[in-house]
Amino acid sequence: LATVANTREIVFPLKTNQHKDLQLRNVKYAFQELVESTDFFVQNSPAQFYDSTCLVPALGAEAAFQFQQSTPSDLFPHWSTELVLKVNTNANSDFGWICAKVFEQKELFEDFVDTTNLYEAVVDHYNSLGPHPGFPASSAELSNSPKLNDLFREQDFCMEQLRDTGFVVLDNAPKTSVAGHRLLDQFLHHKTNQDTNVRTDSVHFLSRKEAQSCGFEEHYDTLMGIASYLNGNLEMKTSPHDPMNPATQEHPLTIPNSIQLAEYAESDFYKAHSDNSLTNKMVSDVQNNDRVRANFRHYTCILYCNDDWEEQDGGALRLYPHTRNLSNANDAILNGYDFFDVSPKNGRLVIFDSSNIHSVEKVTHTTKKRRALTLWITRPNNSGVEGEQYF
Ligand SMILES: O=C(O)CCC(=O)C(=O)O
Ligand SMILES: [Fe+2]
Repeated sequence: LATVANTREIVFPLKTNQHKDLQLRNVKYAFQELVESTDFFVQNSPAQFYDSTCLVPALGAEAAFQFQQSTPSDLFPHWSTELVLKVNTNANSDFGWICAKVFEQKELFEDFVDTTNLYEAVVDHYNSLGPHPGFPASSAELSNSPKLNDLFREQDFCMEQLRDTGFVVLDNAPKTSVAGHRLLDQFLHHKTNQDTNVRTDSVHFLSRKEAQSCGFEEHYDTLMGIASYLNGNLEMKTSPHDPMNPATQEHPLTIPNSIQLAEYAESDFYKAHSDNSLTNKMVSDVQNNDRVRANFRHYTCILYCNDDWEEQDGGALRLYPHTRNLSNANDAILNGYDFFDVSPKNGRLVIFDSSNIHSVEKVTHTTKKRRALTLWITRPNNSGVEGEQYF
């Protein structure tokens, strides 16, 4: 990796005093798996023994894992004791996004390196994003779109639903056009890299520029504006839906810089899962044996884009309310938890607590494509709920 002015790095101290060759091999395998787990990273040369390099096409960046000589210590008197992630980018925020992506796969590395520095970089990154500023009423971006106030026009009902049950379904979000979908086709070439027993859809992370080029800016902005709307409207201190702490000034909701576009064709599905599951790690210093959650996701917002979608076409979102504390998503099915199905109709927007279990039922129609835009609203500080921590 050529070192330029914009190289940023994260140092991972090694955890064990293993033989250097073994450490290198571990890192090489972990790096390989990291790159293969997502289209975000693309390997640009065969991994070298001492240096694993990849490209980040979405950000025009380059990232490398290298071993680096550090100050000799008693434990490691002779050779390097640090693994370093080096990133060449033009923007600080891009560095943060790359760290966040590596962090999603931290279990590949954490047996042999300490990931604390990475964690801190990811927290700083999310905390620096801030919520979407919202749209001024006269904004050109909104000239053609329902304002968020219109979307949430039954405001009391919506906010109550979200607090009490952890989800709300709105049917007056912007609809998409056939011409727009034809333009979106160009982005849908890649199946997800996840196990095909888990999900089989095609996805692309859409930037605002790409959305705009297909006439989807109104849909994009509507999703992006929800965080600011919720920040302004969920400020009550207590809620009957206890674990879903409302947004507060100390713990505002923030948003990522892209939206997931997903397509499910005939027979595609996504089996029951949570977007922010419980990990096996116990929360420290609490009495109630609570566990740590996997990531920062707080609300999942999905805008469905499908004209003439009928219930018999399959592809329903199956949502299990009150399942945020289940460790195993299959338990929602095996133990007969209540669920309801949401048909993915054009202009329908669903917001739900990201911790709740849900699935996409198999698409049964032979030619229709089920498309959706998904935004995960995040809360980078700990959630503010006692006994629940992120990471
Ligand atoms: O498209 C949907 O209805 C849900 C998709 C989903 O669960 C996900 O992408 O995590
Ligand atoms: Fe999901």
